[in-house]
Amino acid sequence: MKPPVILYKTLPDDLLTRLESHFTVTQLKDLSPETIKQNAQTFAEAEGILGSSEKVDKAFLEHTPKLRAASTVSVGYDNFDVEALTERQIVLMHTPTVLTETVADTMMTLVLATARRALEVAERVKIGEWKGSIGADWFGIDVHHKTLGILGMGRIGLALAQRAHFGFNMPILYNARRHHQEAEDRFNARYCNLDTLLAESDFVCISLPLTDETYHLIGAEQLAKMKSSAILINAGRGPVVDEKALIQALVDGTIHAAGLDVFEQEPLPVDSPLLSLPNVVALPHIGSATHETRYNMAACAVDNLIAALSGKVKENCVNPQVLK
Ligand SMILES: NC(=O)c1ccc[n+]([C@@H]2O[C@H](COP(=O)([O-])OP(=O)(O)OC[C@H]3O[C@@H](n4cnc5c(N)ncnc54)[C@H](O)[C@@H]3O)[C@@H](O)[C@H]2O)c1
Ligand SMILES: O=C(O)[C@H](O)CO
Repeated sequence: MKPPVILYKTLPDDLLTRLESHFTVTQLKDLSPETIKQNAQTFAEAEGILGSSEKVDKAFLEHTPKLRAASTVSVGYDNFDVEALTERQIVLMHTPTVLTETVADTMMTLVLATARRALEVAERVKIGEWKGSIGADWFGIDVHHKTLGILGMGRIGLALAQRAHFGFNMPILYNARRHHQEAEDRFNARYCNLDTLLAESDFVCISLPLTDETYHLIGAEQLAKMKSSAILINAGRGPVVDEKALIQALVDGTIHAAGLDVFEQEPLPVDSPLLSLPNVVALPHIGSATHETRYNMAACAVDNLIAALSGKVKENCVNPQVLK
């Protein structure tokens, strides 16, 4: 008999077929308490789950006594209680690498869009305000040769450094828990402490995961250390930045602008003050959202679940200690 698994995300047909060739698949819309209540037996029998953007915590695990593997269609896994999964010997799989370049492209999009005010002035054109030669009140600021600071020099941080160094001749600063030799050798990146990075960067770019350590890493105190001409880019996770403090800093002119792909609450509430600030570019968490990359992430997640439930994991495991 094929192991029963729960799929809580829509997959392209060919990938669903691949999943079904290995498992008995039950497709559900989410992992909410209501869905669990309506499908208690399915959760009680499930040996695997595959999907994204749902909380998998201790309370959830109580409903899945036979669970052996969880496969998330994302690289970030902050919505999983990794400790609880590990305690239960449940393998957690994620999708790094396949999305790295696309997310770095998104970050560069935010750098360019905020600095050149692309969305704001395009909107002015659309509403008929372009009636003659534009004046300084439509100007942006340069990106090339400016200093780009990276918080989170991992896979995505490195791909961003590559773009900034080769594409835009930008000096790169980074703060990390240790020196990153490849970033220093290939992109001339300079390691510095957080305060120096904040003080010297024209763009402070966040590609950090959300952890206890990174929660609200950037608050009022840190924003005050940035140049008033600097721009904050966040494509890591919303709660890495204290959003209230950021709004205040943008209103007060403590910093120049912000380009955000992630927020403390997603979807961003329509009444968020961020949406009425002209110096904010807010994207709906589209870091990896291209047809190609989302397909590759889904394919990776399917392969990950197959590997995890057949004891053949070679890569992409968040808690490899359970494999021993
Ligand atoms: N916006 C999006 O759609 C999107 C897409 C993909 C990933 N992400 C986010 O980006 C994150 C990074 O992805 P990645 O593939 O580059 O992961 P990664 O693990 O390769 O890189 C993360 C880096 O952050 C560093 N780090 C962690 N905690 C730190 C701390 N306290 N201080 C300094 N450095 C610290 C790690 O050492 C690592 O180098 C993901 O965890 C996810 O939250 C967002
Ligand atoms: O972590 C990731 O892969 C992205 O944020 C998509 O959720």
